[in-house]
Amino acid sequence: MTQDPSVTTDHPAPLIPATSWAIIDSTLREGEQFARGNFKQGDKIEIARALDAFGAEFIEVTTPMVSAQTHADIRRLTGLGLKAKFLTHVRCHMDDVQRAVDTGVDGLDLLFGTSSFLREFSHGKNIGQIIDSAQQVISWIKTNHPDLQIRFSAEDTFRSEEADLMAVYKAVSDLGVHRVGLADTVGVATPRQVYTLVREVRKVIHAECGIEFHGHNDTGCAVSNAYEAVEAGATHIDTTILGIGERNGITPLGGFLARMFTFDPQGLIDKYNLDLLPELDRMIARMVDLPIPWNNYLTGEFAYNHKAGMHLKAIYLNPGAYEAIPPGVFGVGRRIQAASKVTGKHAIAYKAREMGLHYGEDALRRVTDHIKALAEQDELDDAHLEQVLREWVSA
Ligand SMILES: CC(=O)SCCNC(=O)CCNC(=O)[C@H](O)C(C)(C)COP(=O)(O)OP(=O)(O)OC[C@H]1O[C@@H](n2cnc3c(N)ncnc32)[C@H](O)[C@@H]1OP(=O)(O)O
Ligand SMILES: O=C(O)CCC(=O)C(=O)O
Ligand SMILES: [Mg+2]
Repeated sequence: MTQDPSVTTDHPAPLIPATSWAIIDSTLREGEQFARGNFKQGDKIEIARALDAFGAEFIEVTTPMVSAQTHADIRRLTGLGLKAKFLTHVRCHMDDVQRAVDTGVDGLDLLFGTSSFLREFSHGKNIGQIIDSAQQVISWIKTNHPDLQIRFSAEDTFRSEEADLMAVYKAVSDLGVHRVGLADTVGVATPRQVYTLVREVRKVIHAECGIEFHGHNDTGCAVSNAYEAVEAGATHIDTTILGIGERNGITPLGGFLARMFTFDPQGLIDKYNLDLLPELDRMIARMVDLPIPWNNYLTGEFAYNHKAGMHLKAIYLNPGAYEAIPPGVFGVGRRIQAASKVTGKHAIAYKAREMGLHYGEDALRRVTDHIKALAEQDELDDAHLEQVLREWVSA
């Protein structure tokens, strides 16, 4: 297939323009909380450069409170002169913030748990005390480091009381934060809940205040929840490469981009170097010493494998018949698996034509049935298929 008629950037006005949201990639923060995320300074530099080359707008890094080494690593990263903006993820506490402001980052991502779980078992503060801490910390940053972006997130948002959330978000918005964060910390939110809550939050914060969404994947909704957040007006989405993070992780960069591509292909092509995605996924798979999942969005080994006869007939005419997203845009190829028991005569005829072989209608039916029968008995690979097609002609 030399031409790919499914590749078209000739779309009407996008339903959700790619200019309405930005990525905060947290591979260097949430990703460090993954079971096998233990990045050394060299790894961090490689990840940051790769994300920057890809076009990620923001890179979130771990708090400098972790260790002197982490503090030094952040300083090294912010000194690289990358285009992406660095954010560090810190508790809403003066010690953390004072340590963070000399790391060279562009902004601080503050958080405070607002659910009863976290108020009781994590930090022991009530909502009034959380707002008081936020006031102290945010006012100090704004007075002493007015150039820093400030985000305030209510950790475990979706198990928090709505009235508490609205009080906190309104208070921090009035204090002048640049973004508020909604975090589905245990991956329990449904897409509808995310949509509804983002809309509600929008009503209590200032118009210029952004909304960030961070979604865990415990119940398999991380991508759909991120999408619903954007649809409801969220401006920033947290991702990690391959979705690595605490437990089974968060919204994967590739999965989120796949979702958003369908609404504004050209917008994504303009914003990101999409064909670098396979390199990003391979890099993290190497660093965490795990394979890229076979069914991974876009870059999994079989993400673009086509097998059934009915699919293959249409795929040969127009790959868009069975592909939502043209693989070439993301730097991956498709695989046509014509040698199987679920193949059909169109696939076999196409394969034969590629080899310069032609069959009449009867012969095509018979060779197709022969191939299906062979495949019923054993796996057939392409080499075997080609051998059968040649033998059949000369037989
Ligand atoms: C859902 C998330 O992913 S949230 C982000 C999680 N990220 C991290 O934990 C970053 C890595 N963490 C670390 O290196 C360490 O936990 C540190 C340096 C932050 C703190 O270490 P320690 O002082 O040893 O405390 P430890 O981790 O055991 O306990 C957490 C402390 O943070 C406090 N805390 C929790 N959330 C907050 C908050 N939002 N703001 C302020 N303090 C908080 C807890 O009350 C507890 O302090 P306490 O012992 O005075 O009660
Ligand atoms: O700061 C945030 O918004 C998210 C923190 C986090 O990782 C989580 O709640 O899962
Ligand atoms: Mg998280």
